Amino acid sequence: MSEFRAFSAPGKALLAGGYLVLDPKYEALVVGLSARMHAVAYPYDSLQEPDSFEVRVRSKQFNNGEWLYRVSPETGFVPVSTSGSKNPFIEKVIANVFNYFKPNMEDYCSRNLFIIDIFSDDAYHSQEDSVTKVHGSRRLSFHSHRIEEVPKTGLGSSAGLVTVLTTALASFFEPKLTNNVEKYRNVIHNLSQVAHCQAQGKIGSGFDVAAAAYGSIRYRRFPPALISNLPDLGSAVYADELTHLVDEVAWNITIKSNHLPSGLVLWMGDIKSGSETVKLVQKVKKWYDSHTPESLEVYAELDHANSRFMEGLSKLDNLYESNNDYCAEVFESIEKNDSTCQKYSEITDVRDAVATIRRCFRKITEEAGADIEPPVQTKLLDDCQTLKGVLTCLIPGAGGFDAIAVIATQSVDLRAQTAGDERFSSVQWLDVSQANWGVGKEEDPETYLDK
Ligand SMILES: Nc1ncnc2c1ncn2[C@@H]1O[C@H](COP(=O)(O)OP(=O)(O)OP(=O)(O)O)[C@@H](O)[C@H]1O
Ligand SMILES: C[C@@](O)(CCOP(=O)(O)O)CC(=O)O
Repeated sequence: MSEFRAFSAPGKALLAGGYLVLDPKYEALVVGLSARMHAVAYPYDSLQEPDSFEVRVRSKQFNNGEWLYRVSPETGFVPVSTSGSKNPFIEKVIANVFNYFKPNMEDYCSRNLFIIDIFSDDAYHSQEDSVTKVHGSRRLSFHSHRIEEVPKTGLGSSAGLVTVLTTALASFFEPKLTNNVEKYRNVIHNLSQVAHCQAQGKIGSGFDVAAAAYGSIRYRRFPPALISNLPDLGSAVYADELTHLVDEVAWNITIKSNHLPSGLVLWMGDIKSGSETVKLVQKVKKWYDSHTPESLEVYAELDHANSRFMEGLSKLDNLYESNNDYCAEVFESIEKNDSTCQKYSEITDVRDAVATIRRCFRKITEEAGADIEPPVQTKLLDDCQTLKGVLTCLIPGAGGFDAIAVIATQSVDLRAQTAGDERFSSVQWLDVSQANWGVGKEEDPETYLDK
């Protein structure tokens, strides 16, 4: 592939299944977000030295946002940084894409320099200390700090980066990929899961990479051993083992396309406070292991409530598609968010399920000492629940202090409704909503190019 091409991958919000999704027994609901990570691949260029490849990844929105890596067949495509700065996510993508495609130098001797630009939409990061500039024909935020120093909003920038960079890098080796990402989606997903786990140094559930690859889905994880059993990068058998895992092994993963009800919108509130997902996961696991069989019962109750939540959303989606008089009554009731809501099981079923989920998470918060739904978030969610147009609200993902998710009717404007209301002073509503499609080609790559 020799012309400019661009791809993007969505962010994520885990709405049901936090913690349980680490166990393949349980299904989760993760929604793709309109905030996307973008990658622009330039035509091949040539290095002076013909015995290796150089991959230059530039993230111009951030200070020192450029990473140069050299790889060669002789060294098992182990990336060597030639720019001084390292980015583990970029490094592992390079390592795995090259080990999967195993290019030989003769085929690429005059086209062994690959240049890729990365862009991230505003919602992924705090906009403090940034300026908005027109780049190409896009308005982007440019930060005065390094990417690692810019506060993030937890929308899955690393999963989106890994997935979209895997796609862009693979497009240098597979010419047909650019115009048919769908055909290579599973390969992109599998390579991205491997790279993301290796870069993070841990094997999470992978829901975030699955959402970046496939969009809004119901998700059940793959067995961690698939990735932990891979040999060390650089070993003589790594490339073959990786290719076997990506192309031939059954991952036993569940990825079912899903979406929020058409008549409803997802609002993400950023609370400008951090959460330590790794520490939360450790505390919950310790609690789970030390409180059996009660903890198993709590998980069973959570799983049942998660299923009722997902089913309730599907029922509302079907109702909205019916577009009949009863549908209008139900959605008007959500708009009013008054006592009439009690009349409609389509509303009460969802709210009861979320109430159970929240109650179970508060129980774990208390018993495990893990701030999944700490009291300050309980108060905020209870206040959100009273707002006009709100169907339900919850703490996404691992929970903590940094975010809330609200599902509301299309016409509601939570910014206007909460402006000046002290109860919501800690909330910054992100300019993001649900977007159901996964990684894909962008139709207008020239819009990313600074003239
Ligand atoms: N635009 C970018 N350019 C280069 N690297 C990026 C970019 N965005 C994210 N990254 C990499 O991803 C890292 C952040 O990933 P991390 O897993 O900590 O948070 P996240 O994926 O944004 O959110 P969360 O995992 O909490 O949902 C950054 O430190 C950087 O290494
Ligand atoms: C706690 C966990 O189940 C979800 C974490 O979600 P988030 O990173 O807070 O969006 C961890 C995982 O699934 O890898």
